[in-house]
Amino acid sequence: MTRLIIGAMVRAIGAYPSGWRYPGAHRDPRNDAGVLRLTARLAEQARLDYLFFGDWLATGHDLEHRDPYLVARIDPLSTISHLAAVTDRIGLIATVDSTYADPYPVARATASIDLLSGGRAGLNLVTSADPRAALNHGVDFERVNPTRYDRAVEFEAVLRRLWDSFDDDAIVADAASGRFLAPGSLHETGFRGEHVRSAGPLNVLRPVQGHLPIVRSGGSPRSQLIAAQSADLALVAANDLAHAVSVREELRALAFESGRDDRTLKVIAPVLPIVGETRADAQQLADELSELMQLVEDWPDGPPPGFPASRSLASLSTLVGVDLAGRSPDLAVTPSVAEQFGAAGQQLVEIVAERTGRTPGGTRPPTLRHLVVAAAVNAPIIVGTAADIAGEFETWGEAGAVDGFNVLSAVQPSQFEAFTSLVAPELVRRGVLPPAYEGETLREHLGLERPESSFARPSYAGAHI
Ligand SMILES: Cc1cc2nc3c(=O)[nH]c(=O)nc-3n(C[C@H](O)[C@H](O)[C@H](O)COP(=O)(O)O)c2cc1C
Repeated sequence: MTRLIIGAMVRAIGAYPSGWRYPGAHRDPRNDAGVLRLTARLAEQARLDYLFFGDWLATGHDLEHRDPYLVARIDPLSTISHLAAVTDRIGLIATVDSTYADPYPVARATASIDLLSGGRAGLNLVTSADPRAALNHGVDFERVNPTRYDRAVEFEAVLRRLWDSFDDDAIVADAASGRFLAPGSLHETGFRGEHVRSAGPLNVLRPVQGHLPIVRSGGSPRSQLIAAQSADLALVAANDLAHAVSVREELRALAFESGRDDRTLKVIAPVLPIVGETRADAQQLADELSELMQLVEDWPDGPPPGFPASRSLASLSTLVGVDLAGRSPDLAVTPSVAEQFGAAGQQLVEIVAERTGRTPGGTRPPTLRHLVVAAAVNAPIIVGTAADIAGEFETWGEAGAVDGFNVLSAVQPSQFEAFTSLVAPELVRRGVLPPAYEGETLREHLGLERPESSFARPSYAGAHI
């Protein structure tokens, strides 16, 4: 029995590119608020540790087919402050891009949401590299992009310093003496970095959690080092179990080398379960979602601008080593067709069989479309029953591949309902999730200690007197 951290990575219109087209799916972002509230209620009833909201500081027609959930969405800090008011126990993590944000208002908003939610807020700090985000913020991409990691490090340091502005016991509010604030309990920030500066102090009390848990994501050596040095959660995209084991080992070794207790760095992998009451039901859904994916060939006059080139028979041809130009995407892949494929093609056939139950020699053979989709949808998909999915989670936990998962939902809200009503109880039954919340704060859900204020350290003791 391995206790895992289980959060939900929420994409209001679903995380599978064609999920919004599925019958009954939520597909109109004008109604996102209701879906977000429903998701939060379901997650809390299922005792998930947190809800996680990613972000992207730009939009455009190119996202319509690639990442439709990014086209129009509610800002993450606004989302979590709203959800804080309609939930009681679950953690709420919002993404902020440190390349374009100012640390003072971010420290202020996040400390405020932590206080409003009773210590349930968390912060995912990212450094995106989309030139449109720079244009949206009126800054020169060529100037900010090379230093985005250096700024990210300073940004986190100044946030922590601003959150420590007030001592935990700063407010005495002693009506008898007329003393509101304890003497020496408010500290200048005085942060002068190369990229960010703030005099401080922050005009919001120290967060309930001391410092909000900080999440970092990314795969490059620099972003991994930043995560290892000071993040609480590292969100890593792992290709398979063996890869996840090595990434987690590497991150923990880097954390240890940087002088911290490496057990305080929790490594979390995103996962997209496709859940059914039976395995056949789950495979049927995976199959239907593949069929709802459009390919370049489905647009007789050419695909719309920005349509992903990877969703094409040309791309599949390169991968499988057979020229498929001019074929119909719905051509059945028979054993004689599959035999011509190289190793990558054979692997795709196996992935499709596992996800959809379709086999080249079977009564329902896969089509070229199924293979294109399996190659082009770059998500860690597991298809099956609650027992299949919980079993896979346990296997990863026991192998030391992860400390937990960020669960994506292919179709909203039905697949999130399926996860919370079928998989979460199975995780509880296996002891992977506790049956009820044990702690109050997000830190407690994650098994993390509350940090002392940097001003409470012995080197600062003199400053209080
Ligand atoms: C699982 C995962 C989720 C991510 N979510 C976001 C996000 O919501 N917004 C964003 O700007 N970047 C996101 N990123 C990108 C990273 O935060 C990071 O800024 C970027 O990958 C730079 O890291 P790199 O050095 O690995 O390229 C995500 C990365 C991963 C692996």
